[in-house]
Amino acid sequence: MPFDPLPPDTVMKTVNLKKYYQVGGLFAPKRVVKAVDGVDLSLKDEVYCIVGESGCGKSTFARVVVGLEEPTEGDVLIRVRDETASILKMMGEKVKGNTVSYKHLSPKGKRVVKREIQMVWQDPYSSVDPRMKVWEAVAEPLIIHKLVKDKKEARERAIEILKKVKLPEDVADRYPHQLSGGQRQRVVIARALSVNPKVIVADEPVSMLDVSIRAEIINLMRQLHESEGTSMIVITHDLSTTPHLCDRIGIMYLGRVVEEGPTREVIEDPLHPYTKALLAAVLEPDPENRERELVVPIKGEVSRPPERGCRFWPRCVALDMHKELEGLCKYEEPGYFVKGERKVACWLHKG
Ligand SMILES: Nc1ncnc2c1ncn2[C@@H]1O[C@H](COP(=O)(O)OP(=O)(O)OP(=O)(O)O)[C@@H](O)[C@H]1O
Repeated sequence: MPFDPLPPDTVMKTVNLKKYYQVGGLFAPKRVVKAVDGVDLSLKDEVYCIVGESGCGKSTFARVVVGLEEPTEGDVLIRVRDETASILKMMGEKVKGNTVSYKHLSPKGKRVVKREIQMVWQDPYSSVDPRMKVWEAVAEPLIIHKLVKDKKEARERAIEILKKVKLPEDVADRYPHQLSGGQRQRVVIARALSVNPKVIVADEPVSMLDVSIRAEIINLMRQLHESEGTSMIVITHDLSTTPHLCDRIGIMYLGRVVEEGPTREVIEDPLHPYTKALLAAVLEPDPENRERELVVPIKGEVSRPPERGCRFWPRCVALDMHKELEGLCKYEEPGYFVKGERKVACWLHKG
């Protein structure tokens, strides 16, 4: 299938992205886990958060988007910088107005595109080689992508980038074990930033850090988005981190984005019963609003999606109050109902 260039305001797009795993075997029945099940996400010049419970497919989505795993179906389109586009064209790769498609790239082409989409992992302790000095860890991607001519330039560039993530110069010659968790995560972010990528995908970037330093890292990521013009996809299970960080959020449930919209609108006026349940689970700091916590419960735990219908119906309390929708919810998967910048996959909003 051919691909169209991305619209001017779009940096990256996933098209009906799916990742299925075959599990079971010798002692357990074989079955298919639909970890990512048809995600269409358009990333603009923004920070976009993907929020969902453990097991909903967030990390799998991240791995496929950065090219670490092949999708089962669908595609990832990304707008690359002029420089990368020229290199790819010289290599004979298909580039349309700076847009490339994973499906149409050779393995060599994919390696070049990796420069444009970098990953920040959850665990700052295992993300940096303990034998490398900090500056070497930050400079390594520059060397891999041949963006510096010698060691001296690599070190100078690494020190510049360490400044951007607000680490003092003397950190450059230390080893990762000599740094705190927060400092290490800054090093991981610096490493991702070093090659000036179009997109950074961060998988739970603060969940392993002390609560006291999470806000610092979140603020840093927000500042870097603004100063460096790098779009970000941030994956989190914690809705409370999103208002300070993200322009838009997508709520993921069992492999699918069930609601999407500007952060404030989704948080102040959630449409999907699952979003309401996630919000209810966040401790409300204002005592005046505390009762909101109890308003929307949820049934059971994340499990497999039902054979048919909306994937959320077995846990949906809204369905108990809208029995008239049972014929739809239990038998037909809802498409997206779009209202302005918001979209929701729930029959309650069919209009
Ligand atoms: N390599 C794999 N083989 C088989 N199943 C997998 C594999 N990777 C992920 N899964 C399954 O896919 C589903 C989604 O997993 P994933 O790790 O993407 O979820 P998640 O939302 O990131 O959860 P967490 O926050 O706990 O990491 C889970 O049911 C998981 O068991």
